[in-house]
Amino acid sequence: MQNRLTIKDIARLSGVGKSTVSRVLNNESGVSQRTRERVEAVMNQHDFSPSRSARAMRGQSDKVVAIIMSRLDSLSENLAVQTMLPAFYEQGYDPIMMESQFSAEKVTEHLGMLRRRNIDGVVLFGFTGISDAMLTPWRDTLVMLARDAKGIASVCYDDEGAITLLMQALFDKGHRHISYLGVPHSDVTTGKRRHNAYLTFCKQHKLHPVAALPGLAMKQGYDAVASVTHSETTALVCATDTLALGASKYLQEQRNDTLQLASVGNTPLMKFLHPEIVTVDPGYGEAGRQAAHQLIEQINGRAQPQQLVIPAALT
Ligand SMILES: O=P(O)(O)OC[C@H]1O[C@H](O[C@H]2O[C@H](CO)[C@@H](O)[C@H](O)[C@H]2O)[C@H](O)[C@@H](O)[C@@H]1O
Repeated sequence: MQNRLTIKDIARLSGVGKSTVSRVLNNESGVSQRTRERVEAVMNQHDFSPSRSARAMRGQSDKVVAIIMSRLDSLSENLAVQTMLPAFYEQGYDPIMMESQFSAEKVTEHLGMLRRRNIDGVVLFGFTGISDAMLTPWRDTLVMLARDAKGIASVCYDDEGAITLLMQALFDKGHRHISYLGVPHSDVTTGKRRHNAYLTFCKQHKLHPVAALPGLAMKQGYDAVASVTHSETTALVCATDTLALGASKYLQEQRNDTLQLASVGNTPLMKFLHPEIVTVDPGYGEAGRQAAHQLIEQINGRAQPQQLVIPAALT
């Protein structure tokens, strides 16, 4: 049944114009929710997706992949995207960028639209809340970054390893009062796994843990430093570079230049502004390269889904 109908047919059956159908297909604004649902229902009913040849005739690429970031302004995700793009271009794929804002509903909407547009494949920056059911239909043509899921290709970071490397480096330098600034456990990777690795290290080395888990935002790092630093604290481990940037601003304002900061990220911004901060590189660039490679191989039937973990490295 697929592709027998044209956009004109869908427009006629939905009682709208061709441009409205096109807006629905492209997820553009200017269409009421009711109309959008009616057009989508007709498309679903007829298993409609615009044909690749139609796209090619309109001068659009016949090889298209989507990259669904969680936040377009994320330093870490941008580092991964920066290595992904050349890999796709080299193989003739046109990438389109989308954003989820950590909303599972948004991901569902995006995936639905991408399915209707007959897209070749998807790189999805995963997060807590993405269910297996959402991903199963994409088993062959989706690679998830930063999270894994059963049967789905993924490229993850070594969250525990990254924190352990930082803690060991600080411990070896003689620090015995190391506090921690992180992310709530509702975020399983950056939150729970990194914090648990901190707690485990403290337990194994008989250190007293002092931690706050404010969130991912720079301002949250800035606001939380006071609650985890005391007169005896000599070092502060931050779960992300962004938190460390917030913390460093606070420490600068307090004229505190003795506390040793450490963070997971090794982003160019951090290295430029604060070369003195001890960082661990989780391998964002490598993850982007591997994700693009894996997706291209799967699209072309040369690889099965596999789950990769990029090792972290002290810089
Ligand atoms: O401040 P950022 O540069 O954005 O880095 C913070 C962390 O971002 C990433 O984790 C977050 O997004 C992931 C999807 O990309 C999601 O799975 C995770 O739950 C979020 O915490 C990145 O994976 C981390 O390494 C960064 O530290």
